[in-house]
Amino acid sequence: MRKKSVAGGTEFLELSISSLMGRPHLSVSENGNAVLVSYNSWLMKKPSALDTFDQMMSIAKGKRIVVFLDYDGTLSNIVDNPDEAFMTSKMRMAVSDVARCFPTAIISGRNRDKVYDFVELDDVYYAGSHGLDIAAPLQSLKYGDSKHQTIVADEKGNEVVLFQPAKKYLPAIQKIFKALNEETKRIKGAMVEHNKFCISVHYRHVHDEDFCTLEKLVKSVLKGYQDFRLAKGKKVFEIRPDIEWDKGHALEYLLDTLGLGSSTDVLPMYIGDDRTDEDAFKVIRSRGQGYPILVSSIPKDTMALYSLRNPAEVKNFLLRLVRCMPVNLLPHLRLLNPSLPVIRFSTMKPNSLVKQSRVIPIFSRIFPHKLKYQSLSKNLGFPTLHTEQQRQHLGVRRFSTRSFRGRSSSNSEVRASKSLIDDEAELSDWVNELKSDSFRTRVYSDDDNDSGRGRSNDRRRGRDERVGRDSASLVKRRRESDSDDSSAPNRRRARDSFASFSPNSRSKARSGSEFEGKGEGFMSRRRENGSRSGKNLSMEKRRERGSELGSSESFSRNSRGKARFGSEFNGAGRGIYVSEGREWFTRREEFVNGE
Ligand SMILES: O=P(O)(O)OC[C@H]1O[C@H](O[C@H]2O[C@H](CO)[C@@H](O)[C@H](O)[C@H]2O)[C@H](O)[C@@H](O)[C@@H]1O
Repeated sequence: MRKKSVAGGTEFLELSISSLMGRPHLSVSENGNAVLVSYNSWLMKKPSALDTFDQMMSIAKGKRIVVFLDYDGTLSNIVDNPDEAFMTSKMRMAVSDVARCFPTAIISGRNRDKVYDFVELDDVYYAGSHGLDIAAPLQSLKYGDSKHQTIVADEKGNEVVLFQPAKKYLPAIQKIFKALNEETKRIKGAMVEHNKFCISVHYRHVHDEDFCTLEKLVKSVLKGYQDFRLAKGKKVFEIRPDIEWDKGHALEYLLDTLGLGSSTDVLPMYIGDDRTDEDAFKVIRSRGQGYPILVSSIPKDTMALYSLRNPAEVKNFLLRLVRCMPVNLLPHLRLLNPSLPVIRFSTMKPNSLVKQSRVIPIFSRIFPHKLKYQSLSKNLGFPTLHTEQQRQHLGVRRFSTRSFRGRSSSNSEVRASKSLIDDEAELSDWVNELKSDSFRTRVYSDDDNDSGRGRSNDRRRGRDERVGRDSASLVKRRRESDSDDSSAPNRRRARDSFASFSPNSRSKARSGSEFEGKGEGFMSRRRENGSRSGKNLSMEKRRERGSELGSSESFSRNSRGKARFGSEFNGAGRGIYVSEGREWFTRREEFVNGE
């Protein structure tokens, strides 16, 4: 184990021996010495945002909170199939509530459309491709370079400003995507995901012995594209244009479009789990005000100042945040008092019609969400919801936010997929960051010197050995199993309950026209198929089939999802999820049953 040199300085890497609460973790410090740290002692440095919530909020009083959220690993658990990283309905409700109280943005490495498909909330700002593709209601003057900002109309005809600073790289991105698809074909388990302004090469399912070959292939493709950079996320290589723009810049841009860029009373909060989120943490720290919160179940080196263990804790944190708001701003209370204003954003989901590009003065339009700029309740003199402690102290009766929820709890309950960033997986990630020096070439983030491999071999190999190797026959079997409709009544029930309360369950068939070029992989291919009927199941339907149901349903949803995924993706020659086979399935079932 040795010191790891990374862009921007020396990194302090930590290796988890056990991430169980209170158990020690082996950490490697800058001087190369191994030290044992426990999660508890790490929490002293990066306190839980739940434990310190009251202090955080007392500092936030009088400040205008703006909430920024990462998607994968923050709002949804890390799962095997990137196409199935659904967020739970409870999480959706929490984000929705937060978004009605504070300006809220989701900044993801994914293609922006895809994030919207997962989240399905209209009153949230979306930034995809690690911030290289931002949709906001207003243009920024500070970043007012009109060649990067375009006004488009969303599906409801509202104007949306797209900020896309890497547009000129799109033709090269297409070429890289094609080359990566071609070159990595022979690596079993490799999957290339098109995220519009960046590309992800997933290796979660690649055999350890193939990893170095994959890495070399990726690097060799990139040799021809010196103006692109390579970074690493959770079992994924991330390739994007080498421009000075990241999630931190996206955060600043969004604050600016909100007219809050240089306000001194703004308190940005950013919750994220991955390395690219560190850029946003840094920005918040450099602003000297705000809450950078890392989602991690093991000790990690981070610029964040606070921590949450997993998406479940993120949800609890968001719910507590909502409870701090003045009662009359809480959305469900509109059910009691319909005269209260409905705070609604435009969809932020532009259609393909680019109207024109021009500068809009920031305050020339009505701010639909101006209520959100109110600071925390104490200064406003609104009645507030109290913390448990306050309630006891004041003898206030508990206010249940649940009773007013539109969504019923039982049938619509979403079971989160089992997180793959469990202790074991995280452990192996960090172990391998210590192990490898190979990941160096033009890797810009804090990952540049690790290949992140050699992870829990036994775990994956065991799984892979259990699965069949013949993808084609598995595709066939899976297709056959698609027609197994034993769970139809449950699915219908879930669909009905979902449809009845979801204001945003839009059954539109998106054009995918924002993808320049053609055939960019599984997401765009799915869209090209247009209608969401037949075998091309929509996110919505798959959610209905799986996540909204109980565990066994959720389980069969996964398998079908994989089958479909595999067959769609087979066009690109891989279909990694196909090779996962029923055995994994069974293992999950056992797990679910044993839960
Ligand atoms: O910025 P984020 O929203 O966190 O996106 C980062 C990457 O997330 C996705 O990959 C990760 O999540 C997958 C689903 O849980 C998981 O299978 C994969 O191993 C993770 O790396 C997404 O697929 C990538 O394109 C994003 O770059």
